[in-house]
Amino acid sequence: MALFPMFVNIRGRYCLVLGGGCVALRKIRTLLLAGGEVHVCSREYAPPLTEMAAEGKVFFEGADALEECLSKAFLVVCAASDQNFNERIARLCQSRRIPVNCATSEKLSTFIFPSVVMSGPVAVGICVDPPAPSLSAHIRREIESFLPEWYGPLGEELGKLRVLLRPMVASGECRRRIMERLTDYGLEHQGHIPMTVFYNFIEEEEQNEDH
Ligand SMILES: C[C@@]1(CC(=O)O)c2cc3[nH]c(cc4nc(cc5[nH]c(cc(n2)[C@H]1CCC(=O)O)[C@@](C)(CC(=O)O)[C@@H]5CCC(=O)O)C(CC(=O)O)=C4CCC(=O)O)c(CCC(=O)O)c3CC(=O)O
Ligand SMILES: NC(=O)C1=CN([C@@H]2O[C@H](COP(=O)(O)OP(=O)(O)OC[C@H]3O[C@@H](n4cnc5c(N)ncnc54)[C@H](O)[C@@H]3O)[C@@H](O)[C@H]2O)C=CC1
Repeated sequence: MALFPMFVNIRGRYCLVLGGGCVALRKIRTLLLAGGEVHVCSREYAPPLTEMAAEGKVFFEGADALEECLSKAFLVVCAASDQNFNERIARLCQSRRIPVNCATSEKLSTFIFPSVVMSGPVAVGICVDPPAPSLSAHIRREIESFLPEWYGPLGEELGKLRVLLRPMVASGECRRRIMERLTDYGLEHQGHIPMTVFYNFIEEEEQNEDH
């Protein structure tokens, strides 16, 4: 059976990653795209990670700080190549109810790390269960190839207009129709929605409502 795709807000939240190799790096990049504050604890670090730490994008932690890191962690990713180490920490997280992803054991993971497409405010997560990561990656590439770049800016624009609209129009049904028209307009015009169009739609839909 498929897993439940929960979308978690990790912005500014303490994400602890164990391991500093290729797998850790890939997962760290995804966590950073979603705004996570990434702390990494490993024996050695791949060169791109050392660069990222020098630029202040991630924070390295010594092994002696592990206990303290765990006490701060919002989520943990165990991605070291030492399977016993990953599993020991994953069990510890489970017992403390810290969400944990273990790259070497699906059974010890409370969440699976999905294949991710992110374009501005749009996030798509793909997961196949039982795991078939190469299929997840293939589906990700397919989605990327048909998702226009301007969906990101369109999503941002619609998100802002939706917040503006809420206090302006009392009827939920009317707001739904306006949002639907704005979405269609944005799709037809590759993302750009002038404010005059926004105000016109409000006026027209409020008039329809009155009749
Ligand atoms: C269960 C899961 C646990 C978790 O990490 O959450 C897991 C587990 C394992 N993966 C393994 C191998 C590979 N994983 C990848 C790639 C990805 N793996 C990812 C997720 C997951 N991998 C979770 C399941 C998600 C799902 O199925 O939907 C992705 C989607 C997300 C990410 O990691 O960023 C990312 C693609 C990102 C993208 O491109 O979009 C590749 C391909 C490559 O590297 O190019 C290979 C080599 C080919 C192969 O084996 O298929 C091994 C064996 C290790 C060994 O043999 O030593 C294990 C361990 C095991 O199965 O026990
Ligand atoms: N879930 C997934 O997406 C995938 C998982 N894997 C598994 O993930 C593991 C890691 O793979 P890679 O990053 O390619 O390996 P790698 O060899 O490039 O990196 C391993 C990292 O773990 C660190 N490490 C090892 N033992 C440690 C310990 N006891 N304490 C702290 N740090 C330790 C090393 O210093 C190194 O930075 C492998 O065991 C592999 O089987 C592999 C492919 C995909």
